[in-house]
Amino acid sequence: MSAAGPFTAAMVQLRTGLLPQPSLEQASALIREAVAAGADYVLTPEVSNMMQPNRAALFEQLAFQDDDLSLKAYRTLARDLNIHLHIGSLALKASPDRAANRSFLIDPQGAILASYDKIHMFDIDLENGESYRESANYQPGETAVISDLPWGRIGLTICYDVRFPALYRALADAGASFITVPAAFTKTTGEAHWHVLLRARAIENGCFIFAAAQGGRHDNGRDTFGHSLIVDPWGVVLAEGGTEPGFIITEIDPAKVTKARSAIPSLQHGRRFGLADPKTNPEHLHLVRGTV
Ligand SMILES: O=C(O)CNC(=O)[C@H](CS)NC(=O)CCC(=O)C(=O)O
Repeated sequence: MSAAGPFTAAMVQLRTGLLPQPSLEQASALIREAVAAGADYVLTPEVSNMMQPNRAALFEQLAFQDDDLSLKAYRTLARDLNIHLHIGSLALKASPDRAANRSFLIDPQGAILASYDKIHMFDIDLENGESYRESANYQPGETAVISDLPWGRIGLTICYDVRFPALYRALADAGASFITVPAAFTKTTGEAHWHVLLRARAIENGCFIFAAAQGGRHDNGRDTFGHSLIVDPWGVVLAEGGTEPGFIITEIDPAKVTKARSAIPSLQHGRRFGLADPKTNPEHLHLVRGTV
C-alpha cells in the first residue's frame, strides 16, 4: 500500500479492574478525550475489559465474542466518534473452558476489520517469585494478522509477543507500516525490557510501534509497568505515558517508514540469509483486508 497520511494516533492507558462494566466506562471516557484532542486512530491496552487471575471468577464474566457487551459498545463508540478504534485485547470465551486474548480493529462504521488472538502465552517464573501461567486459562492463537488502514498497513500483536522478533519481521515483510503491541507488562520486566524491546522492533523493521499499556496497582494486586509508547521507524520515542490512566497522542507521518527503510534496507538484506518469506508460508500469515 502506498504511503498516505499523516494522521493522529492515541494510546489510551488503563488500570483495568476485575469487572468489564467499570473498565468499559473508564476506557470509553478516555477514548472520547483522545478523540476530542484530535485522534483518528485510538489503541487501548491488552485485556481492556478485565484483569481477573481467578479462573472461576474470570469464567463467570467471560462472554463469547458474539455476546460480548464491551465489544458491542466499542463498535458503537467507533461509529459515533467516526474513528478507527483498536481495542488492544478483550478476554473472551473461546470454548466452555478456554479463554481467548483477542485484539479487535474496528472501523469508523463500527465493523470489525480484523481480529487477532495472542500467539505467545506468558508462562514464566521470575527470580523474585512472580509467576504467570497464561496458558492455564487462555488458548493461543495460530495466525499472524494484518489489515489495511487508510494510512497504510497495520500488523497486530499483543504484549509478550514482543519478545518474538520473527513475528514482527513476518508482519513487516507482509507490508506493515505500523505494528501494535497492546500490553499488560509486569512492572518488573517492564523496567528491565519494555523500551528496549519496543524500540528494537521499530528499528529492525522500519515501522511505527504503537504500544498502549496497563499501568499501576490493579484491583487484582498486580503491578503493571505503564509507559505507553509511540515509537517511530527510526526508533525515536514520539510520545510516552507514565503510570496513571490517561492517553498519549501524536501525529504519525507514514512517509517516515519509507525513509527509514531506504536509509537502512535491513528488510531487503535479511532475505540473503533465507529468513522465512511469509508469502511462501501462507499458513503462518492470515491476511485480513479492511474495507478501505
Ligand atoms: O492475565 C491477565 O489478567 C492479563 N494478561 C496479562 O497480563 C498478560 C499475560 S499474563 N501479560 C503479559 O503477557 C506480560 C508480558 C510481560 O510482562 C513480559 O513479556 O515481560
